[in-house]
Amino acid sequence: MNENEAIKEFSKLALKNNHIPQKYYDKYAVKQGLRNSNGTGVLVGLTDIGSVQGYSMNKGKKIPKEGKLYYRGIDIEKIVEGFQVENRGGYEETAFLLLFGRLPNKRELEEFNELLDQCRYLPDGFTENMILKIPSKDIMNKLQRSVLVLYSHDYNPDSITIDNVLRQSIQLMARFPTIISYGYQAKAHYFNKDSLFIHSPKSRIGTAQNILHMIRSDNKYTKTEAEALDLCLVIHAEHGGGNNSTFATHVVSSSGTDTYSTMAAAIGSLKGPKHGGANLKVLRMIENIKENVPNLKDRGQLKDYLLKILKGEVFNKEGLIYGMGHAVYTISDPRAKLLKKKAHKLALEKNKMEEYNLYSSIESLSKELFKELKGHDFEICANVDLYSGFIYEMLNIPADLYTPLFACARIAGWCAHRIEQIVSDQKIMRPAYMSVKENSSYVSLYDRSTI
Ligand SMILES: CC(=O)SCCNC(=O)CCNC(=O)[C@H](O)C(C)(C)COP(=O)(O)OP(=O)(O)OC[C@H]1O[C@@H](n2cnc3c(N)ncnc32)[C@H](O)[C@@H]1OP(=O)(O)O
Ligand SMILES: O=C([O-])CC(=O)C(=O)O
Repeated sequence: MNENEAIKEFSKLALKNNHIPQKYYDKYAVKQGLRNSNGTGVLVGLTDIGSVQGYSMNKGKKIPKEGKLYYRGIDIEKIVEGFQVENRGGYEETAFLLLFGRLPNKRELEEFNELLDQCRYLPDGFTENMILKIPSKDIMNKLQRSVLVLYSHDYNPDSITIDNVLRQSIQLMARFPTIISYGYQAKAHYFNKDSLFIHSPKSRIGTAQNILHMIRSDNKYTKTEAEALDLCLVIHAEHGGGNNSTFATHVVSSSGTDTYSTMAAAIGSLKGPKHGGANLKVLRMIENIKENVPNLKDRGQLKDYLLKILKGEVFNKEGLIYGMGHAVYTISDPRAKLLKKKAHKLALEKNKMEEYNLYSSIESLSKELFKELKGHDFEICANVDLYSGFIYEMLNIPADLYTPLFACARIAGWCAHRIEQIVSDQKIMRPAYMSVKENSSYVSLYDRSTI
């Protein structure tokens, strides 16, 4: 047998012998997806960092409500309004708030910004040896591997004292934008044959501005573009302890391991298409819809196609409408509302209203379809990933960077949760898996059946 044939054969065996029938999950009341039978999440921790509110409870039943998100007790909508009114960016103060538990005063914010600026550079030789010599087609993969290599450049990688973890956290927060920007340049050059340029990070401009500065050949960006990207970073920075990548951060941190291993695990989780990777899937889904729906303004045609997506007949045949649905939010995701507003503003400026209307129709038609399929009480909403990619597209940011940008923002939340876990809860996470396999005897190699 050649390699392919062998893998095909062994796959059949793997498929056959790894199937646990649903009846066992029901019999032992397993909380699949760590979800209670009423759809709420199983309570596994406490946090002061982020609060995600999507329903209220009445007699054990979920009652849908408009979504709310709080960072350290402050409504995200108020945070956004606060820095927008003052006509400045908000990502750095948001990261400060998440890490340290309160908003910074002017001096503290300046010091924090200076610290980030000092840490944006990569270690000597890192860009050449780690990024350019071994480029990756996937920038999340590049980011993950770079984080693991940074362990080797750290003079004290394993200590989990808070000052050490904080130093590592701030360094990583500052370096993520540099890594993804250079990782993208390497990909564009070695795989797409584009010209190669590496721009050094710049001080006193901010995180969003640095990203635009490093990914554009002419370093140029407008204030509107920087504001839009900064808003995306603020909105993606944190989402409670239960989202998949932050929960991974908690699980891995609880073993006492180092910051680099933990962040690499979180990046791996975020890359998944049901989590942060959904922003890229939304783009692919929109491309597919554009190719297959003759008249995009015809709501009937669009709805029919969305139904086919849900039935798993078209697109990637997985049956998911990406950018829709959420484990907590029901009627609305406050972040999607903020991003939709920003997308509308940009679309008007950039003459992209037809495309904006397509996204908006997908949102409203999906809601209609889910009600028709699952009952009038079923509430589903656009999540943060529906409009984010569209905003990036209008900023001319390449699709390769959509999910890495999410990581650049969410690292603030991950680090805050890691510190909270280390300070407040030192118990190693170790839930139970019940074996449903009957015991059997070891059979000598010579006595085993050959079929
Ligand atoms: C940053 C983020 O992570 S935001 C989420 C990004 N992910 C996506 O956009 C991918 C598409 N969405 C989804 O896959 C889901 O909505 C998730 C993974 C986000 C949440 O899933 P769940 O927690 O299982 O949602 P929930 O329990 O409310 O789902 C109820 C039902 O609706 C289905 N459903 C939910 N969203 C979708 C969707 N977008 N497309 C098709 N079916 C969906 C679920 O499969 C489930 O069906 P079932 O009752 O037959 O099992
Ligand atoms: O909370 C979740 O499950 C997913 C999510 O929206 C996020 O992490 O931003």
